[in-house]
Amino acid sequence: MLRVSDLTKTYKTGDKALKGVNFTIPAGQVVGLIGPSGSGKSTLIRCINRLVEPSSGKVYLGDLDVTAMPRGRLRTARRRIGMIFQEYALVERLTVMENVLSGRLGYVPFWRSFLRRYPPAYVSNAFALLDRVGLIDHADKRADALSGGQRQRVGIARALEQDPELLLIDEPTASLDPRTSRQIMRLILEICRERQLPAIINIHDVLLAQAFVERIIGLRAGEIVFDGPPDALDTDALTRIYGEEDWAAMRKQADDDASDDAESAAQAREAASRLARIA
Ligand SMILES: Nc1ncnc2c1ncn2[C@@H]1O[C@H](COP(=O)(O)OP(=O)(O)OP(=O)(O)O)[C@@H](O)[C@H]1O
Repeated sequence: MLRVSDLTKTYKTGDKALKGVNFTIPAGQVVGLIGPSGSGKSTLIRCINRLVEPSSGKVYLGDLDVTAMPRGRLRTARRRIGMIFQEYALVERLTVMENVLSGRLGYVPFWRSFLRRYPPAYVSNAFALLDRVGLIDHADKRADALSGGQRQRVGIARALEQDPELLLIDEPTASLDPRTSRQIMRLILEICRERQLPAIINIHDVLLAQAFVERIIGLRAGEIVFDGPPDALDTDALTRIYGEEDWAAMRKQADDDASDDAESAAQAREAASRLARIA
């Protein structure tokens, strides 16, 4: 479980990026974090793993007070938090397997990681994860030989290899086509359910978020202005989050996506009709 309490962040420039943010995410729940550019989404995610130091407030991961950890012990806290990135952040010249095993860097002594010697239990776990994300036949391939969707699957397996208690996921589909985006979202949701992992997905695509996640948090100017199920995200809520927005363009995008992918057509059409109802 993740609990964020009265979190604020004011940068040295005076920008108030977070103004007292409160929420709790129970085990297994995936939250879509939406909001316009500059609303504080990245700052929130970075404050949770303390890549950015919060100005005040608390972050609890289970019983662990992440905000109270001395800087020297952050490595221990961070290995409990898996990160998945928009641009995958793989080491291109290493194999898929080596990339997945790098998820264990926080657990092994430096010499082992330098020599890339990992305990057999970590290796068998990595094989099981590659099987789970559908890449078992690609374990020996170099990362730079993979498609975008396959790379993101490696990123997911790497995050899981570190046996996290929380996933922080930053724009996981921004570099992918609509069909692959839906496959990746589906995979993330399934895995979080299976492992009872709480997760936050920073996501620009409102329709994609609505189609998959069970809860959406909307940020505007550093404050939570919406927190609820996707169906409650009506015109009022969207206006509160984004101000006036070009709903027609978003709806057209949803229609295009629906015709693009027969398998996911029903889901995308559902998203389009939901938008039509609120537009
Ligand atoms: N390193 C920094 N120094 C000063 N101000 C910053 C810094 N990083 C972010 N900000 C400011 O904090 C606010 C929130 O930025 P943040 O990047 O968290 O928003 P975001 O919602 O993630 O935006 P985007 O969707 O464009 O990535 C903005 O006003 C931004 O200019």
